[in-house]
Amino acid sequence: MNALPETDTAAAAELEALAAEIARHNRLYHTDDAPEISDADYDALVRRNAAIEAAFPQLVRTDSPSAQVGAAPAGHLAKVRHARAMLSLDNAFSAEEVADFVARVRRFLKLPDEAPVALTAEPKIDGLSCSLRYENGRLIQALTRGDGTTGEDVTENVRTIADIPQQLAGAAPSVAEIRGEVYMAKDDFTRLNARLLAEEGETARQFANPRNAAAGSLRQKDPAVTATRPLRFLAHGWGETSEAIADSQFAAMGRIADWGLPVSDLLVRCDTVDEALAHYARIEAERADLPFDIDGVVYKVDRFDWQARLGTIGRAPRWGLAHKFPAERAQTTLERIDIQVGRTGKLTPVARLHPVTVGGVVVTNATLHNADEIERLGVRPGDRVVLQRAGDVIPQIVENLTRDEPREPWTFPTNCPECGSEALAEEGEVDIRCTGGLICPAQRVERLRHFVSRGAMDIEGLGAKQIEDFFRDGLVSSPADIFRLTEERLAPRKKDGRVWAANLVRAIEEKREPDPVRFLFGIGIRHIGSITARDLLKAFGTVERLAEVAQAAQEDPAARADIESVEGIGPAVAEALVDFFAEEHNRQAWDDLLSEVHPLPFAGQTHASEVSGKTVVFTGTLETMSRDEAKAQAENLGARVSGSVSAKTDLVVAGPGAGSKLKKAAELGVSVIDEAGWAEIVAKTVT
Ligand SMILES: NC(=O)c1ccc[n+]([C@@H]2O[C@H](COP(=O)([O-])OP(=O)(O)OC[C@H]3O[C@@H](n4cnc5c(N)ncnc54)[C@H](O)[C@@H]3O)[C@@H](O)[C@H]2O)c1
Ligand SMILES: [Zn+2]
Repeated sequence: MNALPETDTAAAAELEALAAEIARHNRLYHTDDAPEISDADYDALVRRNAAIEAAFPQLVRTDSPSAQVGAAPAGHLAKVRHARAMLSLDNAFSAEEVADFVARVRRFLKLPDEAPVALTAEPKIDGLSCSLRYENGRLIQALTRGDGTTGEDVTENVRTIADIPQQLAGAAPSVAEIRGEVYMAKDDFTRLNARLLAEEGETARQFANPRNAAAGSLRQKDPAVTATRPLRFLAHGWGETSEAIADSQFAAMGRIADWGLPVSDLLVRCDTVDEALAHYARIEAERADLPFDIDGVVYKVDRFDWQARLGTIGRAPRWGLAHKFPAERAQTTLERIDIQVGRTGKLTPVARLHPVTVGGVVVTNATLHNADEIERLGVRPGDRVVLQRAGDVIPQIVENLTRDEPREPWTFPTNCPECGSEALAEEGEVDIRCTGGLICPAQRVERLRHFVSRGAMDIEGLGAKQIEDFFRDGLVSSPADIFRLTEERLAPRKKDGRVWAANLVRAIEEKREPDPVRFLFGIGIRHIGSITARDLLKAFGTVERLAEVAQAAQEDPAARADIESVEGIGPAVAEALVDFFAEEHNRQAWDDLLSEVHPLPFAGQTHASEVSGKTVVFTGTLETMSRDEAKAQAENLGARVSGSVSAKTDLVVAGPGAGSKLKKAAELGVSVIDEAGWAEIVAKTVT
């Protein structure tokens, strides 16, 4: 937390701002059922307010948020005063705070330090509280909490909830107000959102979480709408009663259950704080598997005479406490590990989780990063895991609670789930990649973009955006398809598209006999940039010959040695090349492409240019191309690209925002050009 304000003026100003801000969030959450911030962020504001009030007690405002419950009712429902106030609960976030609570109770009641204080403990259901008034056993009124003093009349709406009896069973006091939580089960929440979407289409209202769905469904003007919403109820207390219903909290809840109202089966009576904390741990472990959302455990002093003496302070009873779960953490079951294939072929494992609400958001997936991470956590489907969500970051698994259970370890797949090609990790790398390059659907768009990029085939009028559109519309799914595009198929894509189609087809035709270096570079084999592509072609002469040797190298060590002995080629390049051609799908795509295009034989230094053999540095923002493309262009022109400016640098290409490198170039007298100047050099070069 930030340091507390130092002066009265600063403290008063911050308290004023916090009062307004918290009031706004109360309204959004309680009245509009549309919160804008997470519960954890809200709780942080409340705690900040309380800390300043504790340090500056003379500045506590009459409208202090610490004295308020919920938000005043507003809108269409009738407002009714409660016979007895409906309060909130104080929060605790740690075991120490729970122990402090019991110590406070003892001090207040003047009990000896070690005197036993029995507590009830039960889940804190994340719904909205509702007070049900029964007179002579019949349900006559139901009110929401509102601001604690005045609630909204939801009697007719509540009559549609099957859990709530119209008539109490057995002998009940003539007046009995039963209080509890109206909530929506997690499954029902998912189905409700799906149903709203199906019924109302894209603009359908979607609830953020079960709590919002329950509140929005109960507080309807028309009870017929509420009737279509799957609401449930769990009792956790009472309000006005014409006679005492029991002498302890636990016994009273037993009577309420006997009258036919649902009471949590996780309600227990604990004799010590340790017992209560053990029950908290048990509920936390079961949290994800409970049919409804909970955000903590509620403890109440069991003895009713003590509750009466303890009374209330501010907005909450002294005899009750909400022990909240850490907002950003939850336990759940890992159901499955799926593999996602990225655009560069990287296989990323994703944990599919039993849904759990963390900080108001339902979480079903978490990233597992890579095989090393899976091994570190030792996770397998069926394990219980601790999940952490920080801010808006994708949730992560931080701990495996059942890693010691004997179960088979999960093994990383050896094939790409998208295309079936072999998936491999390279020497010394953790990432596992699909080798299906050209045919892997997950990688296709990226590959196509690379194939037509300026450093590769460079087809006029066929840029990244265009090729993406063609891919999306099913016109082009492999490089070979580009050469099968016809004017007839293209023209209807644009208004008056004939000229455009004719020009594009002509530009494509011009590349039917491409430069072999650009062609090979365009295939996008890992580690084969344009310099490497040139080195390979210089050695093997044609792309066909290169493919032959690479295929032979799978079994023939001599062929492999031929590749590795090419100047400038290391084992990583050789490996990538051999792997590429070892993949049946890649060979098919390659053959298909070569039935359409006929790369020229290598003809020496095809790219003689004014920068051949020179060292170029790119700096600042490039506006018409990516760094990778600029680099590929430079390499195509026979230049070396370096990351830093030194005495060896021949040329600096600087875009906007260039800083220290530009300065260095000036100091060293290195010539500097802009992006347009670079484009001219590229354009001048015959390909
Ligand atoms: N995100 C936001 O903008 C926003 C705004 C306002 C409030 N909130 C959330 O609401 C909380 C404050 O609301 P609050 O005043 O209702 O307090 P609370 O929800 O922390 O606790 C009190 C309520 O818990 C409920 N409850 C559930 N199970 C219970 C049980 N077994 N026994 C007794 N009560 C039980 C009752 O309805 C009771 O009124 C905040 O801590 C925050 O989580 C969020
Ligand atoms: Zn694949």
